[in-house]
Amino acid sequence: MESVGLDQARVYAVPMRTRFRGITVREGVVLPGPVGWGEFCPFPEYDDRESASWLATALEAAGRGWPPPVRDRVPVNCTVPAVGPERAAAIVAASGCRTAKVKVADHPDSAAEDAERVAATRDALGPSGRIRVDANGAWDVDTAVARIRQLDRAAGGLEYVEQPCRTLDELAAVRRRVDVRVAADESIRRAEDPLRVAVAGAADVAVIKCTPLGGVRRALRVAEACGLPCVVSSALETSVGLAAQVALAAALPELDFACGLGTLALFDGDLVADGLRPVDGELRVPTAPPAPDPELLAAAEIVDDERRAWWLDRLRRTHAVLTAGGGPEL
Ligand SMILES: O=C(O)CCC(=O)c1ccccc1C(=O)O
Ligand SMILES: [Mg+2]
Repeated sequence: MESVGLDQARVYAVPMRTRFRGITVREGVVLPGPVGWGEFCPFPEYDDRESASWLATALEAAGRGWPPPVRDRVPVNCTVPAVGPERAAAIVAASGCRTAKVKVADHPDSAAEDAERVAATRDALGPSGRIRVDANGAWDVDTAVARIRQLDRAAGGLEYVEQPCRTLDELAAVRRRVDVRVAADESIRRAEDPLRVAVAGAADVAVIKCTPLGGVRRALRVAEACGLPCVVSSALETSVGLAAQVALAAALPELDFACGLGTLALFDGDLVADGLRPVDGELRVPTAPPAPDPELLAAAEIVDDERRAWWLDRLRRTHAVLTAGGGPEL
């Protein structure tokens, strides 16, 4: 791992097509190692300690590689940001996916807009498609119960609701009161110790992301510890980092749901020439980890000295946290 060249790190910025989770431009760092390239892209507000596991993921990709796949294709969902119904329908139709994940609860008065977005998604998908919604922990229990029932009707049936409330206790309470399955996302990836979250009583589905969890191997252990069916979902990586997530989805012993790995469609650009875009709702598992295309990387590279320095300093500090053992238990 130490042979991974932090000094060869390249800082990139890729614009998003639509604002997503407050992000309009996705930034991060890619770095080469003896095995391939890794991507370090913790969200800007995350501290060095939380970022340490994101760096571990990049170092695994660059210095060690991933466990072997058990499948060569991964079904994915398209992701519908908090957009109007026409945009939502267009995104679904263009994706070729049979499952759509719709962002809801973007702001406190979103109920009517959410229902319209979900209904438009159903129209575009047809009756056999699956719809899941993600509230990113925005609701209290009573609000969640009311909104889930309303959205379940608007969707003509929801596959599951992802992180309706913030805490595990709240998820458990919601789960007792609605018929829709509950999935845990932030409750796992932002837990103090993701290997020891008692998620089984609080959720029906576990959303697992190797990028914030410290790599494919650690995410596989978290998946096993959860004891629930898993969905692998992106943290908005370029194809360099997305490849690790696909490797995780490909290595999971069981995969019963479409994964949230169609997120390149949210980007206006990429670092890899033949990026990880789904065809007919499926991603092909790459046989070798993708390397950035020199021209695309050069075009995406951040030239602003201050911003570059901010990322490189963050990388150095986070590496210090990781090597000092002050980060998560890996
Ligand atoms: O799961 C998907 O379809 C896309 C990924 C996604 O929604 C996401 C991407 C970045 C940060 C958080 C989330 C989330 O699931 O909440
Ligand atoms: Mg989520």
